[in-house]
Amino acid sequence: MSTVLDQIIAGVRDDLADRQSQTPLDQVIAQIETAPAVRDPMPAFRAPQLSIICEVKRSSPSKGSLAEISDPAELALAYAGGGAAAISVLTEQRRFGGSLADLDLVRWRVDQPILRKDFTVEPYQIYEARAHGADLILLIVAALDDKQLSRLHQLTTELGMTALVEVHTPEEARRAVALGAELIGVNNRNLKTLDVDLSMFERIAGAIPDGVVKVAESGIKSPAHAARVSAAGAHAILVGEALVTDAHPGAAIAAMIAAGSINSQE
Ligand SMILES: O=C(O)c1ccccc1NCC(=O)[C@H](O)[C@H](O)COP(=O)(O)O
Repeated sequence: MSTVLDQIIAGVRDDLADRQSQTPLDQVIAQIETAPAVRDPMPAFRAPQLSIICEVKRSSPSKGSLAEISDPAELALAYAGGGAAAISVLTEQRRFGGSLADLDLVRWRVDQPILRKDFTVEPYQIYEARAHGADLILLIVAALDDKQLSRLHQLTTELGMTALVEVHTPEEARRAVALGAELIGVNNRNLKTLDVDLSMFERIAGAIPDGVVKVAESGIKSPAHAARVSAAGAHAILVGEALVTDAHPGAAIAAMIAAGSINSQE
């Protein structure tokens, strides 16, 4: 039986085929020449305080419509004002309501490193991300075999970008570490059931060695949640729903950073 992740990826592949037929790979590669320089997110993620990657997310398979977000750049500027270390822009269209146009709008107005948040299955998407000014891309270990993972990770590095390598189990964490990933995200959302459980990060973080930057992803809704995953070893958190549904996202970000940084200030 196909999982939600399988269904999302089937749609991603269809949309990808459309874009590839409209813009051949050599044209995308040529566009990289004029793209903004790559920003390195790692120094901010390695700073003593908890970092936040703030997500532009209109809708999701688990919750449906979350927020209209008529101007993604305005939202991203509010995130930056609150202290976001990086901005995540969902570019998947069918289930998340995102697009590469959102990425362009955010890139033009915001200086923070940008994560192109999509379901990466082909090198074309990584070239495309760089051509649109992204600094990070997402590689979901559950969606890729080791050969694909290695090829996509290597290409990301060759283009000067950073891969956020996402895991859901200790075995996937082992594969991400074997790949040499510097930035590993533990997604608290089970991509088969869509259930969210913050103890996922607590259980898997110990399988990721010191020196790797650990990101707790999904289901973080409050300063108390930020403090909880920080205490379990998170250097950064990835937050979407709680921010797009908050009337004052900048204040919400500042409160999460403060709560998650208490240990680092001692
Ligand atoms: O958000 C979903 O429902 C979802 C379903 C299936 C695959 C991925 C999904 N989300 C992608 C993400 O990783 C989240 O958008 C991100 O971690 C932020 O999560 P949240 O703060 O819970 O919005």
